Amino acid sequence: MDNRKKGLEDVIAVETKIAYIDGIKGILAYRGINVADLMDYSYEEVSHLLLKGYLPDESELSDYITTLRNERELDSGVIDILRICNKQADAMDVLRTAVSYISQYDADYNDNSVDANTRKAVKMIAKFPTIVAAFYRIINGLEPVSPDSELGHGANFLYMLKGTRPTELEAEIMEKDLILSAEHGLNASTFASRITASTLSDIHSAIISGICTLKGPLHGGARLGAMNMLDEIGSIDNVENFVEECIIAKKRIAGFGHRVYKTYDPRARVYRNLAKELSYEDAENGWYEIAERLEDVVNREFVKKSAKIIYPNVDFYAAVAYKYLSIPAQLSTSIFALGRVAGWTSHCLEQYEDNRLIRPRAKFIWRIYDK
Ligand SMILES: CC(=O)SCCNC(=O)CCNC(=O)[C@H](O)C(C)(C)COP(=O)(O)OP(=O)(O)OC[C@H]1O[C@@H](n2cnc3c(N)ncnc32)[C@H](O)[C@@H]1OP(=O)(O)O
Ligand SMILES: O=C([O-])CC(=O)C(=O)O
Repeated sequence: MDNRKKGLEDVIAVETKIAYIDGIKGILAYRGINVADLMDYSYEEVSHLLLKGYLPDESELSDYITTLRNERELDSGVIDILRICNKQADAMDVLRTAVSYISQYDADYNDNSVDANTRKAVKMIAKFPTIVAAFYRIINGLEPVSPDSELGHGANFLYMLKGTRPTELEAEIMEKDLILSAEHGLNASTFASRITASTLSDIHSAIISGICTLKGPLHGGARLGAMNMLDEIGSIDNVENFVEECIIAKKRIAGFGHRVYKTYDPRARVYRNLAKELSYEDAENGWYEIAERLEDVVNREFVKKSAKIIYPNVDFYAAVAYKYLSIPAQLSTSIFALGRVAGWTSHCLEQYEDNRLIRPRAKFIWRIYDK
């Protein structure tokens, strides 16, 4: 019997307690809490929720924050590695390299116990922003900025990137961006991480699998694609032509469409409001207006073409928000990874907890050698 589903669409491969997604109703919940209701929490609280299964109380949060903030700093070996990376490289490739280096010097190297894996997870959550920010400073001929332990996760990232403290609105948007990016069930990169973990390989290797998979343009790489697309469109007057050309050339529109959501991605709704808020502060740059028009035209044209709406996904309005925050496109997908590392590591811990090797079958369709 051929029960193959191309792209494993709708196949249930694992059980999880981490995220609930209803693609028809447009619901996403982390550990039972609707993602929209998590917007007033910090990324530190949300990463604790994902990793440990519950929101921390005051004293647990204080301990967790202390651990995370103490782990932000990079040792000089990592900075040396960042200095020899290709300055033109996408930050995802640099992140992958840095994690590989860090893994070899981890105090728990070769220890695959739950405690050691939890410690490694927290260290990766803490260090990812420092890696991306330091790489950005280095390629711009600047010295890396040390983390500021007084600042929250998102604000500290912007501070290390730009060397000045962000405004309250910028800090709030970055924090929410990291929360919205943190987790999404068995998406391709999380699946890749879980497959690696299921071989009982180490958690750093599993996270590198996740980074490599998130980078693709059909997944988190669409954030880069959407930023480049906004630049290419450039003005509201070019939107109609752009969409028409995409349809003629059968080119995918970055940041639109989703395997699971048959309605508006609930995260895109939040991002859209955030981007709108940013646009009030910066009336000169019309990114929000371009984005809104693009959404309308894509809706109209795809309904005409295939009687189906193609909705924006998490990457589209994230890219618009990044334009307002002057985030360089080269960093855009890696910033997604700064958020998603909490989801990846939580899934790895869940996989190790009740592991069975993930090993599906392929149907052989060529010919059998029979001597
Ligand atoms: C964080 C994330 O990973 S969110 C997703 C990020 N990726 C993107 O934004 C890239 C653009 N989007 C896409 O390529 C797709 O929507 C995917 C890969 C995300 C999901 O795709 P799937 O569920 O596999 O749908 P599939 O690729 O089968 O497409 C179904 C139909 O919709 C069309 N379609 C889907 N998305 C788009 C899009 N963004 N632009 C144009 N057409 C699209 C396809 O061309 C196809 O049309 P056809 O049936 O006439 O050939
Ligand atoms: O779930 C997916 O396929 C992609 C996605 O939205 C994510 O990883 O955030």
